[in-house]
Amino acid sequence: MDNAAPRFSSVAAGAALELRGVTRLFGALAALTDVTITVRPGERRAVLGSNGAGKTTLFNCVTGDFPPSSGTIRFFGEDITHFPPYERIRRGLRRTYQISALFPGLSVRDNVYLACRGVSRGRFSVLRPGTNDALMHATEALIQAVHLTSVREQRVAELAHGQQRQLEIALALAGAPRFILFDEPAAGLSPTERRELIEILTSLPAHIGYIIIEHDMDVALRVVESVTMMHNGRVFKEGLPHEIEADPEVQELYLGAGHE
Ligand SMILES: Nc1ncnc2c1ncn2[C@@H]1O[C@H](COP(=O)(O)OP(=O)(O)OP(=O)(O)O)[C@@H](O)[C@H]1O
Repeated sequence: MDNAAPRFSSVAAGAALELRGVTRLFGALAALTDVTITVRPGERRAVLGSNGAGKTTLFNCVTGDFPPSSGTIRFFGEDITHFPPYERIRRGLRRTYQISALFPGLSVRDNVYLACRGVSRGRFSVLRPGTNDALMHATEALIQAVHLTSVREQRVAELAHGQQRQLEIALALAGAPRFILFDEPAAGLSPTERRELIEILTSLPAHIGYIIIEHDMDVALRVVESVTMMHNGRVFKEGLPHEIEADPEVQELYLGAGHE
């Protein structure tokens, strides 16, 4: 990234995602306070911070699971602050969860097929072979994108943990997303599975931006171009991966605190 460019500017023009002054209260507790973050189209951003920093609440505000108490959220210029979650999904916003949302008794292919079908909003039908072919084609492409072709007929319950996480990424990719929120995709992965995850994330189409919450700095800093560090519900620092990694305050607050 060009250091001279306005990297983390407050200029909203053309932003994929813009949070402005977002606060989220739970009773007397402020889980987020006055959070302003701007992410450009295609930008990949890590959100780091210790437990309770407000990372998951940030995702919940963006997806509409827990709307902000105040502040605004814009998605590709449109004010979505008060939209229900499905309206955000319709506009190309996706999310993965820490807790699996897969169908364990179905095959990899059927899970992806159902996700593609679900987001196609009735445009595809099993009674119309032409359109169903397109759906099958999309299914195979997504399975390939997450490196699961060799296990596509296997039931999800038989997959390794890392393969299940890869499948979750395939589901998030269904229906031409423009922006994805990844919630700790490396959690519980082996070193080999982590390398595979890095490969998958860095190979995603360039127009798809994302925010990744990830405690594993080795993964997070390799798959993003910018980092937002949070602390106590506020944006504490923003920077390039190498700047954040070398920042003494970040090390004191996060890395030096014995974080995984
Ligand atoms: N539904 C809720 N009801 C009440 N308090 C909540 C709720 N969700 C989050 N909080 C509180 O808001 C604060 C921020 O929590 P959040 O889960 O967003 O942090 P986090 O950075 O994602 O932490 P972790 O890394 O542990 O997942 C915490 O003090 C948490 O207890």
